[in-house]
Amino acid sequence: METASPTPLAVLVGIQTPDVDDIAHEASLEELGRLVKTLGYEVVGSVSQKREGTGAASILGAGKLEELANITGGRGIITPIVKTPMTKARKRFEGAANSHEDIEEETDDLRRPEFVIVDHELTPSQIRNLERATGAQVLDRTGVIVEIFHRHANTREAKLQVEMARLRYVAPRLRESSNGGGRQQGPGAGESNLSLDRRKIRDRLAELKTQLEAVQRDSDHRRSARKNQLRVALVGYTNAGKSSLMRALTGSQVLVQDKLFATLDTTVRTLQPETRPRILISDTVGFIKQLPHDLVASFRSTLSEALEASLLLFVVDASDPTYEAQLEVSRSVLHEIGADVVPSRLVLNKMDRVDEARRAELLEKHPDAIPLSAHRPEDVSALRETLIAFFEADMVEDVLVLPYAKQGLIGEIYESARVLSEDHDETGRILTVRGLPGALARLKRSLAG
Ligand SMILES: Nc1nc2c(ncn2[C@@H]2O[C@H](COP(=O)(O)OP(=O)(O)OP(=O)(O)O)[C@@H](O)[C@H]2O)c(=O)[nH]1
Ligand SMILES: [Mg+2]
Repeated sequence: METASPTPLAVLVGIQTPDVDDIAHEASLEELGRLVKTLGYEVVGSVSQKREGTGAASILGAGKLEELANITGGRGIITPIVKTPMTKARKRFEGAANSHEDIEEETDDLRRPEFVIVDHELTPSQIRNLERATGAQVLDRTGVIVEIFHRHANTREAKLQVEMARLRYVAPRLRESSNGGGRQQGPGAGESNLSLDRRKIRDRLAELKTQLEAVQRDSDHRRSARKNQLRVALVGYTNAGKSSLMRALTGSQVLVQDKLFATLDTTVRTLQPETRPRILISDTVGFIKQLPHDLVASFRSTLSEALEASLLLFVVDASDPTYEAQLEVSRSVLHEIGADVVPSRLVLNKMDRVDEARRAELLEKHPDAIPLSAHRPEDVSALRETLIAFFEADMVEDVLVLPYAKQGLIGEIYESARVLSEDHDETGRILTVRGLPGALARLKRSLAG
């Protein structure tokens, strides 16, 4: 496997289509570089080309292909499939060390990049063509993202979802090269994948689906227990600072890293200092440009936390020159999963990195946004007040009667409403409370039932 070499080396490939300007193109390649780094590879260079589209059988033109092959040590031409010699890296990668084919001799002191990583989704045949010309293992953006999710998923639910997305990504690529008996795709693909044919993949997917449904019934149960609670979800592009805000607002130790996709699972914590009723904050998985569709679907359930929130805090890194494109991506993913109906507020994060002129410009463009820095405690307390005010505006006052026989419900009352005053008569405790209408209605039902 690739762990045999110290750090795998990779070259990036970007195609700039006419609809993409220079800044966006560079930002996209830079982002790909960070993704590749998250995967544990070292980026040693990149090759860019302006082309009309990304649909050609060879993603790069002949000249650029040669330039790339010069870096990777390939021949620069798309050789016929049967003649493809396997590099050592690919041998290792495909776990086919006992193959009878000749291994092309590689000089290990001159380390060539073992991976070519393309900033677009490629068809299986584009991948094969590029592999033949470069002698390197080719991954596309989708493959990289799926692989990151695969390596970093923590909870059982996330693991199941990612394995499903990964099998769906691998399946068509296996099919097209199956005359060799099915081969492994994607770095670190589990050994068991090597021999999986499509039927086995289908069976495995069905099995995963059943397991996932069981896990999801559990989490649905936990979620419904949180119904009518005051819920805020932090959503937005990867690396925008959602987990940093989560930490600052809740005092929890969620993972914060200058890394794409540091968070893959939803975490729910209580806003601190605690309010009455308490406000719950969820930290969620970040979005990214060209998030593979299967992953969007897979993460619908992880993100259903967000769907059930009363308020979405839409976090953006305001110091990023491409923040608007990131905002757009986040909006469209939320739309895709149906979360665009939830009320939301834009949070312009990392304002500590923005100068005065830029700040004024941003505020003019987004007059309703909340500008802040997750690193400034005073900004975080102001955000806390904003959240409290948001819920307070919808709260109403009411009177609840708690019969002496139902004293056990007092905890529930304190959890979902604020008790303003308390009296008692022969029937029980009489509480004047303030809370959201839905929560009060539910409490009344429990008290009556
Ligand atoms: N200067 C500055 N850096 C920040 C701020 N907020 C977050 N960061 C940094 O941005 C990086 C990413 O922060 P995270 O909180 O992990 O971002 P995230 O949105 O949770 O990212 P993912 O989990 O990958 O989706 C970290 O290095 C943080 O320290 C801020 O307000 N100012
Ligand atoms: Mg995070």
